Amino acid sequence: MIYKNLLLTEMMLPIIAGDDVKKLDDFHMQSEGISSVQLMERAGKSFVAWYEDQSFSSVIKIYVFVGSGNNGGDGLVIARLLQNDQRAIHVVCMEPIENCSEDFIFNFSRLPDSVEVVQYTDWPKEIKDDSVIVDAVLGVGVNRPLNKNYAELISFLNTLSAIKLAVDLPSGLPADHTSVGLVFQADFTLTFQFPKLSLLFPEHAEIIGKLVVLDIGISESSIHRFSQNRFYLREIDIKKHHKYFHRFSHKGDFGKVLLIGGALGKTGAINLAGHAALRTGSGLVLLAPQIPDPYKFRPIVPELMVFGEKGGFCFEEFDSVAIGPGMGLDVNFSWFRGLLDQVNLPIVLDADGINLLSKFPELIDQLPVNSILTPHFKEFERLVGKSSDHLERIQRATDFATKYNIILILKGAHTLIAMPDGRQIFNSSGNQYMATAGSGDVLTGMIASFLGQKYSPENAAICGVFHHGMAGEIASQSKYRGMIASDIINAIPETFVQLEVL
Ligand SMILES: NC(=O)C1=CN([C@@H]2O[C@H](COP(=O)(O)OP(=O)(O)OC[C@H]3O[C@@H](n4cnc5c(N)ncnc54)[C@H](OP(=O)(O)O)[C@@H]3O)[C@@H](O)[C@H]2O)[C@@H](O)CC1
Ligand SMILES: Nc1ncnc2c1ncn2[C@@H]1O[C@H](COP(=O)(O)OP(=O)(O)O)[C@@H](O)[C@H]1O
Ligand SMILES: [K+]
Repeated sequence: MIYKNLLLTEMMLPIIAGDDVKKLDDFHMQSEGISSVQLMERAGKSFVAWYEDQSFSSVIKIYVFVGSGNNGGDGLVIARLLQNDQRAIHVVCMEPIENCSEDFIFNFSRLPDSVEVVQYTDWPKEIKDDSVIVDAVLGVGVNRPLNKNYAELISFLNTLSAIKLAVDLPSGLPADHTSVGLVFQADFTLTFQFPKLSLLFPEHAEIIGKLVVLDIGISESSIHRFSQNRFYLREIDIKKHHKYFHRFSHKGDFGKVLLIGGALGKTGAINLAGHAALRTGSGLVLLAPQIPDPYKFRPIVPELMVFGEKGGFCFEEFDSVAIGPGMGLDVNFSWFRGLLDQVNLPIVLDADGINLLSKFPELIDQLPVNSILTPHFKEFERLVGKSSDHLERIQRATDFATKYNIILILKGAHTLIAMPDGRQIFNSSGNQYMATAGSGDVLTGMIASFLGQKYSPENAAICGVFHHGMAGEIASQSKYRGMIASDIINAIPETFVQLEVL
């Protein structure tokens, strides 16, 4: 498939299918002239470099469980590199050595005598809580349900309170789809080079723990050869999606934004969106609360203006329009259709704006091309129906975006940006503390702000989603679970500072 904006996403890290990882390794080794054991050594080294930086690196008992393939081989490199006089390293092999991969056998021969090695069948099954467990049993090569020994081991490890680290993937987890069986439950998953798709699925939240992507030196140009339509959005991608303003820029260049929503009892939603738009850089922000007397409405900050004129909106006056935060569903069909009829620029549609589309699906076709919809899972379900799992959900998001030529932002951990040309971009920023009332309204305001600053809809979506997650991370550093949506807004300026987008 040819992507319209390939040059920009070319720079983003692709998410490769599990089956292609071997081909990628082979290609990379050939083009760089390195061997598979060298690549395995790099994988082990990157793991150990990360490990030595952790607070638990002083733990003296480490158990490394190794399967018969190259994931097990990685585990052997890790065991060798972790070995020192202060630590007792135990390796537990799931299979007889002669049944294991070539690179496994090579690394097995390199284990120092000080590392204790036992077969699973001879293992006393004793692990104290103050130990570290390294799971190098199965990685992307898992190809069938776990047999008895593997299932028994993983069930046992899952009962322990020791610190649990998964190498590349928690054992038993398929790389590209939802798990249906038993999987190792990690506290940290250290995955090589790029996140495997299944590591981004909410179904696996309890399995993955904290996700860390370790660079093992495979060049991005090699990875791009195997890329399909999935990408992982990281901090290094963001700068080039921004535009910059010169010394003579005036308020108009920064855009005039209109936010329609805020029914009685929910005016906070447009307040939050409006404040977020200002903090994202908008020149002027007008709120159009859907209440009987808009001029009685008090914006949260004096910089926000209120649109209360009777007789409808004059959309030509605005550089961007967002509809939905706190709007309620108590609006009539012809009013809503009238809104969509009149706007002739891409809009942002959120919350009740989306719920109204679910109520009046005949209006979906009227969305201006490249409009941006930002549903959370429930709103998305109302729009397209129930999905059996996240894999199906992201496919439906893509189908919807391509069918209607819009950008669909499916919100949650690792928010998906589904582009109209079929690309799926998964966000890396953000954390669980963002799951707080109004945090979606903040995102709406940010995206509307970038649109108003004349960013392309694609860039507005990418920058909005990433900065929003990053602001959440910054604010939560001091607030944790006490973070509220306004804290996210207050952290927006700092995201520009940290990304050097000034
Ligand atoms: N660029 C990268 O990402 C790099 C990747 N590297 C690493 O390589 C890993 C992939 O290695 P891999 O291909 O050897 O597969 P892996 O996961 O070890 O498992 C295959 C073995 O398990 C077996 N097996 C399968 N299912 C089973 C089951 N249910 N129960 C029991 N056994 C089962 C299967 O048996 P078979 O089907 O052959 O009978 C085979 O022996 C990857 O995850 C990463 O850690 C790095 O070293 C370098 C760079
Ligand atoms: N665990 C999480 N990790 C990252 N981002 C999250 C997480 N939980 C929620 N978010 C983000 O917070 C926002 C919540 O939006 P939404 O559900 O619409 O909230 P509200 O309706 O209260 O405004 C989304 O942008 C979502 O991506
Ligand atoms: K593993």
